[in-house]
Amino acid sequence: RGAKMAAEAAERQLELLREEREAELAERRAWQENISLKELQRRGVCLLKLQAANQRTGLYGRLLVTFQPRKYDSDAELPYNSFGPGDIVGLYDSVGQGDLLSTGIVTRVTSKAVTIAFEESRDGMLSVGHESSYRLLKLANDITYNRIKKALNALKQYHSGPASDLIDVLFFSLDPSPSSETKPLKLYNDSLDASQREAVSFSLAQKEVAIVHGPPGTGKTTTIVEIILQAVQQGLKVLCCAPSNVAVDNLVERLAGYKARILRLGHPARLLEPIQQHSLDAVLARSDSAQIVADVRKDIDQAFAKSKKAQDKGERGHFLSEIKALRKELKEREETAMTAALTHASIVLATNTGASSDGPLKLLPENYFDLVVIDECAQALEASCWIPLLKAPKCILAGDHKQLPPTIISHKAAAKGLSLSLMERVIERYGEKVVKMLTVQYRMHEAIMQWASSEMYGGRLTAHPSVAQHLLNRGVFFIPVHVGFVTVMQFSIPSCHSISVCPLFHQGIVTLVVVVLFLCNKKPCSVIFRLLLWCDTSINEILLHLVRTYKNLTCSVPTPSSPSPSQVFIESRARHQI
Ligand SMILES: Nc1ncnc2c1ncn2[C@@H]1O[C@H](COP(=O)(O)OP(=O)(O)OP(=O)(O)O)[C@@H](O)[C@H]1O
Repeated sequence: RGAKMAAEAAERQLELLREEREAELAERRAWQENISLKELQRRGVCLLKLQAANQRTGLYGRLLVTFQPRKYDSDAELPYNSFGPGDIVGLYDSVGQGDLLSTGIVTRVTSKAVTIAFEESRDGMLSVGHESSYRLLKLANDITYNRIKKALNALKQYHSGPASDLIDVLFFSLDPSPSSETKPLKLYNDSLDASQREAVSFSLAQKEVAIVHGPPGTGKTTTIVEIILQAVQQGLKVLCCAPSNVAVDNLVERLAGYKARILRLGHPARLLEPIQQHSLDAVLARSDSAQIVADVRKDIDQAFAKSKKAQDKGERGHFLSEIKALRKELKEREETAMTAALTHASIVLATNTGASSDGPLKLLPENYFDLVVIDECAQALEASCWIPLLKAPKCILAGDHKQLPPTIISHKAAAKGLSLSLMERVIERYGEKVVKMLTVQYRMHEAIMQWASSEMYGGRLTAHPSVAQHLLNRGVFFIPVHVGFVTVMQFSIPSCHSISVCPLFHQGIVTLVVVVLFLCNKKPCSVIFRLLLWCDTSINEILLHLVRTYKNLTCSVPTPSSPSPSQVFIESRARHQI
């Protein structure tokens, strides 16, 4: 029965995902059909007039090409753009018909250059000339979509394997097993509070699923790190995921502090500097086979250069088959080194989609992992969680389902259930049987917390004495606003005054702005608004309202010199820009 329910749910998710995908593609088409290339470049999704500055062979034998602005001055900078590692781009000829030459993945972006990794093109080799002019255009990312689709299809057909019982529990055909008895733990972090300790031992004792519900600033990440370290101590192999790279890196950074044996999968260029040493690429570069692999890559590059100079088809064919053989050798050597790196680690970390079996994890046996941990689970599409979930008999989910659900373009798909997170769905059904909530928050003044606590967390939050009366002098507030709910989160970042607001719920925001100003212990004097998206009239209404209400307040848009220390800087962003 469990398998049948899982198959039906997977089918429904696939359908909703198709709707979402169509909405995304329609949005992209509308851009491309109605907007000139120059305008696309102005919006940051297209880079015109580029030249190939250099090319070499990277991991998996991919061709890495670095593009720069086509100017004679080598110091030329790229125009403003939103290209980032992992983005899918199309490479086009700038002249003639502007044909699509190939698609690739951005691996690195600097102010002066962008590097793209190309898979082998259909005719075997993409040829990028140094003299030609190219343009790059961001395309809808079908890698993510295809990986999720693949996982849902695997869920649909899942009959036996490590995750069988977990699937039954998560689709409600089997009740969660009773918790096992646990011995008192010796904590790695002995400053954990009572609710955090309870969450740790509960999560370790659960058999199939445990959920750590962490309202803002309650030490969710701190708790998850302790759980992971304890699991490793018990000899478990842990796969740890989150929907975003930032959330994964956050865990890597904290775990690295405990000298845990970690391995971070994903594009190294996307990772923060201190995290890079834990990336698969960096570990491979330090491995014994690194020199041989580098030599094979060099051989490929040389054969490639010779093939371009080849006089006739026969000679060219000879080099191409040499490249093919070298690539095969490279692949085998890389896979051996990757398997060694993966099995050496106790904790493998990746984004949900980065844990796909079409990546390095395909090298591990099906029942390799004992535990999957998904952080920020309430912000992930349930479908994306199934990529890691199929790989272990137990999962621990962490997040806060009272905050924003995952971003979805298709309103119809969202209304039909695509925006319901796995975490929320499972809590709705099993409640206390599977979840522990963290109840002490370490981040905000209790006056701010009180509102959120009574509106959303059943009045259960308390402020730790270290922050209960703490006034903000310098810091950043992120105030995500979502259909009537306003949650307040504060990140202390020295040297920057800023409040970040999504202008959806004006009244709530105005109130919050004033609360924040009050807490800043300053006389409100000057507020600067900067809009990154939805530059609609709502923000003007907020400005007007503020100016009318608070006579000693001036509101303005940013100037190059702002913000000055006496000003509060309010920036409006969509969640994906935060
Ligand atoms: N038991 C504790 N004792 C003292 N400080 C703590 C404790 N638990 C967490 N903190 C502090 O509280 C802050 C928030 O912790 P953490 O980042 O783990 O919370 P979070 O719930 O994951 O945050 P977010 O709201 O960003 O998801 C950190 O500065 C952390 O050091």
